[in-house]
Amino acid sequence: MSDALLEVENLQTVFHTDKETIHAVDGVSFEVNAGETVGLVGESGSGKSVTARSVLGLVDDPGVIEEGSIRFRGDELVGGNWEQHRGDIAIVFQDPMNSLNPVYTVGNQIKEALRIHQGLRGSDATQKAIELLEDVGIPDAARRVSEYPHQFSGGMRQRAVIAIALACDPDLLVCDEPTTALDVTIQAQILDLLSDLQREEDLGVLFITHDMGVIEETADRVNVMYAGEFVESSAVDRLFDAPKHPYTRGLLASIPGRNAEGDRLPTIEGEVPTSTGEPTSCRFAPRCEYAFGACDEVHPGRVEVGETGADHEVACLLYEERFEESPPEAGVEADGGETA
Ligand SMILES: Nc1ncnc2c1ncn2[C@@H]1O[C@H](COP(=O)(O)OP(=O)(O)OP(=O)(O)O)[C@@H](O)[C@H]1O
Ligand code: NI
Repeated sequence: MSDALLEVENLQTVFHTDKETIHAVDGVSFEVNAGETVGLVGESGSGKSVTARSVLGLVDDPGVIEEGSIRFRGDELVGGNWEQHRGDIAIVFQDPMNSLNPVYTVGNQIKEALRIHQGLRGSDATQKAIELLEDVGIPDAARRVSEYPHQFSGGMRQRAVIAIALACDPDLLVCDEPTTALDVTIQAQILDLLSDLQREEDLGVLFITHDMGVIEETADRVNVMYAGEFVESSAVDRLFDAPKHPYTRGLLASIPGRNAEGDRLPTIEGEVPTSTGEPTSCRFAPRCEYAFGACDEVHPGRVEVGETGADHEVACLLYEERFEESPPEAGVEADGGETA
């Protein structure tokens, strides 16, 4: 047995709609250890949030986890065991206003979580709520504990949401675009706060974002998601130094500051397709400038790349030995390389 906090194996979450079956998450596997931040990055519609909700047992109707395993500290959750680990896994969403109840004070919402998850009540709970607000960097916490969400700024609200998550005393924190709705300065502050808390509490973090720049700052390991699948997974340094999948390279090229001065930021043309049915080709092929004949006929499996033990995997036919195309090193190094 491994000592992973969270082990996800071949997760398949589908939505059965009247028209079709959408494979929003189509066979992903990953682990999160205590004290580790695992990033999940990809464009809108790639399946990041459905992955997050699956981990928490919060997939909405008509969605269902059709296959695979999600284990928390070795306990299987798929099949309905989430209740037993409620509070061990907490989630922070993008929009703090949706996570907060406007009619209760911030303090009461923290105290509710403290009552359910830690059995604290009365003045003990109030005291702990104030401490949590202090921990997440809210000034004058003793006064603000009795304010309502609308009296908080956007950044302060997200801090309050993080305080509520911490009131559950979680081991694993799932962050689904926690800073996307915030301006850049506030975003940096919230990222700092999350990394401090993670260090202090030895939290495992699953961090979801569409922003490669944020991934570079937060993640230890990265999974690049496209149309329900992980197309590339590796340690964050490797992924930025030696990205393999054309999609990863495209995402990296669109980070401001990584290209020659004055260059227009390249974008990947087109959008993420909806995955219906069994894949019979590479789902990225229609947008891929390196696609060749077989990409329309073969669904790529995951292969190890780089030296042995690097734990770097990619799902792209360019890296499968049976196809003798050479990987697009030359063409991509020119614009994907570091600029000092
Ligand atoms: N309630 C639903 N009913 C039907 N399909 C859904 C539902 N929720 C999600 N999906 C499908 O799952 C796909 C992935 O959605 P998801 O929200 O996980 O994307 P995402 O990567 O989080 O995107 P974003 O960056 O926009 O948040 C969607 O494109 C859609 O096809
Ligand atoms: Ni999302």
